[in-house]
Amino acid sequence: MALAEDTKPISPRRPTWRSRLLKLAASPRFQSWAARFPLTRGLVRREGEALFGIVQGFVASQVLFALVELRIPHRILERPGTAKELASEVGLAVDRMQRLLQAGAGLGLLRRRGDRFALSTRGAALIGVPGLEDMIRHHDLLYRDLADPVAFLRGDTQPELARFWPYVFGAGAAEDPDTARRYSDLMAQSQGLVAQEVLQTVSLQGTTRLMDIGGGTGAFAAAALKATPGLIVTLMDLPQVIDAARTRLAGSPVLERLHFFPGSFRDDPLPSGADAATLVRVLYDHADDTVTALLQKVKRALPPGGRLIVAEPMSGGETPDPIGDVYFAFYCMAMRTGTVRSQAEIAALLAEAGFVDIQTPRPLRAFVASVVTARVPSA
Ligand SMILES: CC(C)=CCC/C(C)=C/CC/C(C)=C/C=C/C(C)=C/C=C/C=C(C)/C=C/C=C(C)/C=C/C=C(C)/C=C/CC(C)(C)O
Ligand SMILES: C[S@@+](CC[C@H](N)C(=O)[O-])C[C@H]1O[C@@H](n2cnc3c(N)ncnc32)[C@H](O)[C@@H]1O
Repeated sequence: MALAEDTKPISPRRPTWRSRLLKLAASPRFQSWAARFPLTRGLVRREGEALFGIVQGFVASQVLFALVELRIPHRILERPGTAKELASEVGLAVDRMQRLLQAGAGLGLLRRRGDRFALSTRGAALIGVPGLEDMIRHHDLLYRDLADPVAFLRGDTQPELARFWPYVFGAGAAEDPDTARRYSDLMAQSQGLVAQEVLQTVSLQGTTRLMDIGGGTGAFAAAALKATPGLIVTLMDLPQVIDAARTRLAGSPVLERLHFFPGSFRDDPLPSGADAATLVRVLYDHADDTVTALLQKVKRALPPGGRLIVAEPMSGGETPDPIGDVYFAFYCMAMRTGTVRSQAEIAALLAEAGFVDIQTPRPLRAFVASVVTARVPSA
């Protein structure tokens, strides 16, 4: 009886140099020899440390969580502290605080000088990244969702993260103003860094009117207006988010050149009259069919030659990387509707929607955002 295609025994392949090498690396006897042999022991140590880094990833991020939650970096920013001093400030046993501080130093976030702990430059940088501490704090949801990663991958769990960002399920889901405010605060704080990244990667010189679709509470719009004299921006987002944007930007000088356009890009027309559009951290929240419909709509709303800029954290594609393909890929999976795409995948969706002159500039800081730009064909 013929075997079905997927139950056929795998025919033994001729070993290649690569497969021989992998078998050696997987052999405990070879490992123990290579750890002693002078020409290979450095490599064995580096590989072991790299592997250990992955093994302990969760523990390291829980240490980071505790440091942030107890505001240790803020407490020692100006004056190094001892375990005893910090323990009494936050109500922890001294020996536990000592362990936490020692762990923070082990991670390179703190520096130990005798029995005092100071911030390292990296620890100080953590305080300065807008929204990062709140991002770290909301990871409790993500880690709960990933507690059983196999069940999660099988789709047998009900991830909680999706409820934190309710807007992705459609305009109706974000009607509760408290919920809308919660996510828009975190989104707005983290948008500053993304705005910087986009404006460093692409120039808006020559653009007269920009629509920022799904622009949140307007941090990117404000940064674009500051960087580009004469530019006018229309900020489009769900009505509740636009209300939050009006509140957040009240009194700002950029208001003179900023228009608000409440609506849903799924159901309502896009603003007219823009010669460029931005989609900053919007596409990765949505499935391909929503993205395709949105891109087609953007193309119809722009004039011939009009430009579209897409910016968000992306997959490394053919060169997988830990930021796009581990953190953001699993984050988006926990969100349920979204997916991280590579520059090439976004370029393909843009081409399918009829955009041309698609550019994929090399990202400056891929952990903040990568960019893809495209144009509507000239008439
Ligand atoms: C020698 C001495 C003492 C001093 C000289 C040293 C000196 C001056 C060094 C420079 C130090 C410096 C300025 C460092 C700067 C470091 C920076 C800017 C680091 C930035 C790090 C940014 C990070 C880690 C960003 C993380 C972002 C995250 C985790 C974002 C998550 C976003 C999510 C989950 C969004 C979700 C949205 C949704 C729902 C998917 O749509
Ligand atoms: C991840 S946030 C990005 C916000 C902002 N561009 C940023 O980078 O911080 C996605 C934004 O898309 C908006 N959005 C989601 N669905 C939408 C829809 N149907 N119409 C308009 N905006 C929508 C959300 O309200 C949210 O502000």
